[in-house]
Amino acid sequence: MKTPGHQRVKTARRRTAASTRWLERQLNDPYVQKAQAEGYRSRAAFKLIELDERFSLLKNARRIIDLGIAPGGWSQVARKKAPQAKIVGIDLLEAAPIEGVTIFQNDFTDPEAQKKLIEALGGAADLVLSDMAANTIGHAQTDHLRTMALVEEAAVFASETLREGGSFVAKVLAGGADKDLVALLKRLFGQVKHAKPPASRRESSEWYVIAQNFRGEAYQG
Ligand SMILES: C[S@@+](CC[C@H](N)C(=O)[O-])C[C@H]1O[C@@H](n2cnc3c(N)ncnc32)[C@H](O)[C@@H]1O
Repeated sequence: MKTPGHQRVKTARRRTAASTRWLERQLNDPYVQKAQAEGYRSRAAFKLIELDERFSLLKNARRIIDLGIAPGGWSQVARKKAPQAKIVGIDLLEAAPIEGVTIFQNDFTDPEAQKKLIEALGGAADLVLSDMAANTIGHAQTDHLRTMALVEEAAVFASETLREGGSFVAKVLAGGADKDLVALLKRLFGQVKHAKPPASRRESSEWYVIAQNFRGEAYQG
């Protein structure tokens, strides 16, 4: 059922049914409207705001890494809530500059790119964020496995980068391999919780893992 004020989008000759549906969803999504009103580049910003309200991630962070930074919503939130922090981010895609944030356009899985992130941060991280998802091909199990491989690499990187007591937050796609990730994180962190922030679309299989109180020992395989 359509709610009052719901905007319909007519199909146009050069638009596919899927892109018409996407446009209609964007136009009627309160988080998209809120992001525009508050100057955030993505509706994803509200996921971090909600996670931060629940898990108090940003307040005392001095060094933050943002994996999958583009278009930049999460780093905008981090700048606002932790103005004192040094923030370094990376994405395959270009992200427009954000004042006070160092941005690399590289593949995170490239070891050279990981070295650049660590050098630019200039010390152990308090918080490693990952909102990365691999490009989807439409086959749910393959998409799940590819994203989970990326998240596992982010978790290992976090264990090499965080200070003892630090935190790691990552987007996860539900499916068999998320159990392995949680088991890995429990070895590395004192607390591992999961959350589906209200801004995360109900129909999406994504959820977020929040690993806190890093034990201080890098993953050894
Ligand atoms: C959902 S978006 C991030 C949105 C962001 N948190 C925000 O608030 O604006 C996920 C990003 O992960 C990036 N990504 C996926 N694989 C990556 C990789 N191997 N290296 C770097 N970035 C990657 C994508 O290019 C995409 O921009």
